[in-house]
Amino acid sequence: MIEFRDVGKRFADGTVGLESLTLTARAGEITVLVGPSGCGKTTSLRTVNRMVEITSGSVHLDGRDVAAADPAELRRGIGYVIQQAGLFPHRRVIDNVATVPVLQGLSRREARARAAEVLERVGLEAFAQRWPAQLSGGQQQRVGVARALAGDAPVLLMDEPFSAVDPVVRVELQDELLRLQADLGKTILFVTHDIDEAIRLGDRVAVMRVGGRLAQFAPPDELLAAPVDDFVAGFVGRDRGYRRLGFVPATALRLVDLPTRADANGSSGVPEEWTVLLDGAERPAAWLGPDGARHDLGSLYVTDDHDAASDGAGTLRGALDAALSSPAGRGVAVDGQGRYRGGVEADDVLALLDRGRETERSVARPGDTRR
Ligand SMILES: Nc1ncnc2c1ncn2[C@@H]1O[C@H](COP(=O)(O)OP(=O)(O)OP(=O)(O)O)[C@@H](O)[C@H]1O
Repeated sequence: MIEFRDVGKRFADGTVGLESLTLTARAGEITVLVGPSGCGKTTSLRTVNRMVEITSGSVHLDGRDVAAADPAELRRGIGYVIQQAGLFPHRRVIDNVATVPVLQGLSRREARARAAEVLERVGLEAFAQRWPAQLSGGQQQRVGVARALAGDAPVLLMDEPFSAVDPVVRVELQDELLRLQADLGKTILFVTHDIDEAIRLGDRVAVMRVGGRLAQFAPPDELLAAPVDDFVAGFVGRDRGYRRLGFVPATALRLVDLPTRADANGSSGVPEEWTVLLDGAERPAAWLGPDGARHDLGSLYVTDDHDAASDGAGTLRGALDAALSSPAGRGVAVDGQGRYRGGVEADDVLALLDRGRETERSVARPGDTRR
């Protein structure tokens, strides 16, 4: 757990980097700091490993004031990933990754074994013997993340680690981080200026404003549903209502029965209604339209894929997207193994949303002006 208690930082030239920042990054969670350029994100991050010394307040790591720790020892317990990966150009990938365990006291041999393990985990074992210059930007970033993970540090500071790569690779890196984090459960403090990245990765998101002040600290769902003021509302963006659907589980959504047919018999007659063709394992293969032609299924709504919440599966967003992207006007629902479960209708999703709004209104406390 990382606690900022009333932390202030005034630089030598008088610039205020942080003004009484108070927030707690919980153990085992990803806490994201997001905000416009110059709002103090990097400064906050660096107070944790004392690359920046604060001028008021205190920072605590698992209850210990970092000011009382030896900086070198403190940093050995904290992984640090920066934008340009920060790899040593004259060391092969495997030795780059082995650096941290060596610093932590493992023999070179043990450290290399550990590095090989981590490279395998992030799918980079084939690159172990390459030099950093022989990797793409995205691969270098992955090595940077692997290097941070190779240490046993339970705490990871990540400063815009994915901002130098193209949007497609960036989403891949985000997925990879979420997958690794599901296994590792580290305490991660992550800095970005990209609100979409913040919402995708953060268990909790701190929106900061220039002057090093905290505007709002909340789980992504709450940030989208109830921004505290115009600054936060503007920052989280215009389509926040739609994006929030990605955080609402579709547990109460009713599935409808759709006409189905074995794919093997697909060509035996033109159906009256849109019909789902199923393969031998009960998995949807295509729509058969009333025109007698096969059509693409559109995106599928996965009913019980709990790991995929960030992709909207199992959420109202996943359900609505399936309904809207289907040529049949109704979406196809499958289980985690891809087997046919039923159909989803956009109207049902919208009705659920209406019901949700009514419940929220009835539980909103008098005087609570945020909703
Ligand atoms: N060493 C320094 N001396 C003086 N001012 C500094 C120093 N380091 C940072 N600052 C100032 O402190 C403020 C916060 O900087 P910081 O780098 O934390 O912002 P940031 O939110 O990470 O910005 P960005 O998204 O642009 O990286 C800025 O106004 C910056 O100019």
